Amino acid sequence: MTALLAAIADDYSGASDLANTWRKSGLRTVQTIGVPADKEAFGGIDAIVVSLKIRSAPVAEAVSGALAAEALLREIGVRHVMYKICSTFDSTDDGNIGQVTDALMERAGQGWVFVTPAFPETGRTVYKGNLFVNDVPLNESSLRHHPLNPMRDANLARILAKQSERPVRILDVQTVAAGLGACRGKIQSFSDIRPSIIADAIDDAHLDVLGRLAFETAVSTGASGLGHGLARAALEARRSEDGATSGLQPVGGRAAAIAGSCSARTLEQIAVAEKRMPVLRLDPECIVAGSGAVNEALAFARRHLEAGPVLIAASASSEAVAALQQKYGRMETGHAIERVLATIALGLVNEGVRRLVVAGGETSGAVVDMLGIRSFEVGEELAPGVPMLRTFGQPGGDLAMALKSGNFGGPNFFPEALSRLA
Ligand SMILES: Nc1ncnc2c1ncn2[C@@H]1O[C@H](COP(=O)(O)OP(=O)(O)OP(=O)(O)O)[C@@H](O)[C@H]1O
Ligand SMILES: O=C(O)[C@@H](O)C(=O)CO
Repeated sequence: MTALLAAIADDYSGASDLANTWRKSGLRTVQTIGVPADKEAFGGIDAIVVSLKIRSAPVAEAVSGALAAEALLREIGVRHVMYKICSTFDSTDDGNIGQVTDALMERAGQGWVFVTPAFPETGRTVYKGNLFVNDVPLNESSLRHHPLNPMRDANLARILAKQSERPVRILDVQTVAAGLGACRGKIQSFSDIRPSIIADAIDDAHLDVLGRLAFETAVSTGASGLGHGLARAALEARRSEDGATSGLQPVGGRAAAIAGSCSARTLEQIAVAEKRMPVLRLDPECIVAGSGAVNEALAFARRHLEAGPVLIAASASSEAVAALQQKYGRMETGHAIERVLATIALGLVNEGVRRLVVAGGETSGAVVDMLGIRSFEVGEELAPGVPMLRTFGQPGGDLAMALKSGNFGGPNFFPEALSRLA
């Protein structure tokens, strides 16, 4: 049986988030790291999420990576491919949401494409083309301080227009609420201009409508909310009950967490973890200056791992991040910290860590690449948008992992996730 749905995710924890949504919807789901080498390996799988690390990559690299993944997914026979972006529309004026969406739409020869980051379950709603995060406009949320892509505008049409060659139109929530017929009529009225359509959605019922419409096309761009709608449409199309999934095999071994996200939520989670488990806050200045952070972290881990899980964090407040970036440059700082955290992860695995939680999308990408992981089976949900993952065929033994998007999870996420990863 051919997979029903696939996605190309612009970062690894975002991929995990969508894989979690699809698994919960009843789709047997695999998350691959990079474009899978073996297209025959997906027998019995309903949905494939290809994780790329292209959110902050140069445009040409992002577009060519996405097109290569899309080509492979079509060879496998997948009917609909969603470009999985962040529910907070993480991007800059330079890209890459617009350019990748344009390229996928062009390749599919499609007349219009949905773009919607709405994910109501985690408080992301789109109204009249404006993105809200837990009731405040995007630019008033903590995302305005994001280290790599500070979000200073909530108007998605305006943001997308800076990244895209296509005209941008809005499908407003009143039309979406009126159902499929009303949406089709409105989309038809745009048909002469082949637009990207920012689709409003403030609850899951809206995403069911959008998912059904998107599933009639070959590509869409969205977050887990649209993913949820697509899954319902795909399962309906198959009219099958065979989505039952079983739990992941436990891996055992030591447990640790690594945090590179500086989101308000991750900072809160680190503060809570400090009361419950050993936490090492690395000095970001030392990391960027290249002086001894890896050794310090591994020595800390050796002291504590025997007794239970540890957390190692580079995360800092937006003021501290800004000061460091001013000194060393935004991307240089981010990538230097990612490299060090990934090296620490590898060291932890060499110390016997088999259960590993990583906070932050870029950070997750760096860690997973450093560990040479090629694919994960997706297990139960740890928190909305964060599933358990288990590598398969990992040289040296499989790992149980969670790749947590920066803003996801409750305050007690780290201790809870580490105790639930088996
Ligand atoms: N103290 C720090 N100062 C400056 N940059 C930092 C610091 N700590 C981490 N970083 C960088 O901040 C960036 C955080 O991005 P990352 O994608 O990992 O988290 P996030 O954006 O919160 O998560 P998500 O993408 O899942 O929402 C990384 O490049 C990381 O290396
Ligand atoms: O969609 C989301 O919010 C997450 O999956 C993510 O990509 C955060 O960076």
